[in-house]
Amino acid sequence: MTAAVLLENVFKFYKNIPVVNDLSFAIAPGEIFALLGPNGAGKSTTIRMLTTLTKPSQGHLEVAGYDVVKQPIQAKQSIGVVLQQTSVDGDLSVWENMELHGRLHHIANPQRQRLINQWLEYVELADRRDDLVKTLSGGMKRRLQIARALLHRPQILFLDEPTVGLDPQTRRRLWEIIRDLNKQGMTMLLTTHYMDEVEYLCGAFEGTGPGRIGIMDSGKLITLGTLQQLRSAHGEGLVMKQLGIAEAGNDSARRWEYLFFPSLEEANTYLNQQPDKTGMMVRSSNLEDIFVELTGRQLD
Ligand SMILES: Nc1ncnc2c1ncn2[C@@H]1O[C@H](COP(=O)(O)OP(=O)(O)OP(=O)(O)O)[C@@H](O)[C@H]1O
Repeated sequence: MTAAVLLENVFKFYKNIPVVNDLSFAIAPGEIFALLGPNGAGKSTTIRMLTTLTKPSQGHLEVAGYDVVKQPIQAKQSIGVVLQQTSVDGDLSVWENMELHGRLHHIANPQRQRLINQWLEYVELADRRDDLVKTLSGGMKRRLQIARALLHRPQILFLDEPTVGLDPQTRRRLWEIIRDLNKQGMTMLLTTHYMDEVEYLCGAFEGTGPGRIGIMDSGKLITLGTLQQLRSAHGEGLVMKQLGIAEAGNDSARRWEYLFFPSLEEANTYLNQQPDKTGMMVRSSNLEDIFVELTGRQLD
């Protein structure tokens, strides 16, 4: 089966510095995949290369079986893109933004009108169709970006930090849209530095299996798997031990020593065996713990 997204030994250099450093992974059709990492990890650059916005310095990238460097037109027709910066035109109406995108993709009428209506209904913006985009809220603009990205019926949707700057209710609404599109069979690649976003979107839902998570740091993919696979590999139980100033030194971010155990029960047993439990706590491990363990740093 052809991978929906494929990267093989991809590098991107800026001034000889590798901001994407030997990245390889594949996403199956219909899969939801999250790239998680701190600011500057190289997530946006990866999306920009996959969506033909910037060229790789080295390596091979495919979307829907098309080489993004050699077949950029076919690649672009297969993908929808929702970028961090709101790229919708504020001085045009909601409908005009959709219309413009439809024309750029050569979607003829009456199909164009039908699809615009369909996707505006889907993202609940049909009643705002004549309003100028600059009068919409941040969440509405993001929903419009999604509707627009779906207009030419892409097989794969790329979302770069889709919920940055949005309130909790709006974030949840967007998560539901993303999950629903994936349930309909669309392949999704999103980047984020929010753990809760990954835990929600890559969780197992009725009708879809769990998504996979790739953790990136300094341009490299440092681990890859479902949430359960990552927790099993690193340990599901965690004992946190507070370090004294002498042990932590000047590194205020590293005030805790992390001890991973295969299960929460084993972590509890270990804690109970300690004669002095001062400054120690036990809990289930999460993605951020795994990130800290692998990199020695917090996500943000
Ligand atoms: N056009 C550019 N010229 C020079 N350096 C760049 C350029 N674009 C990105 N970089 C650098 O590449 C590195 C990775 O940036 P990138 O935006 O891909 O990271 P990110 O993981 O998406 O982070 P964020 O969540 O902050 O967007 C950063 O150090 C950034 O400064």
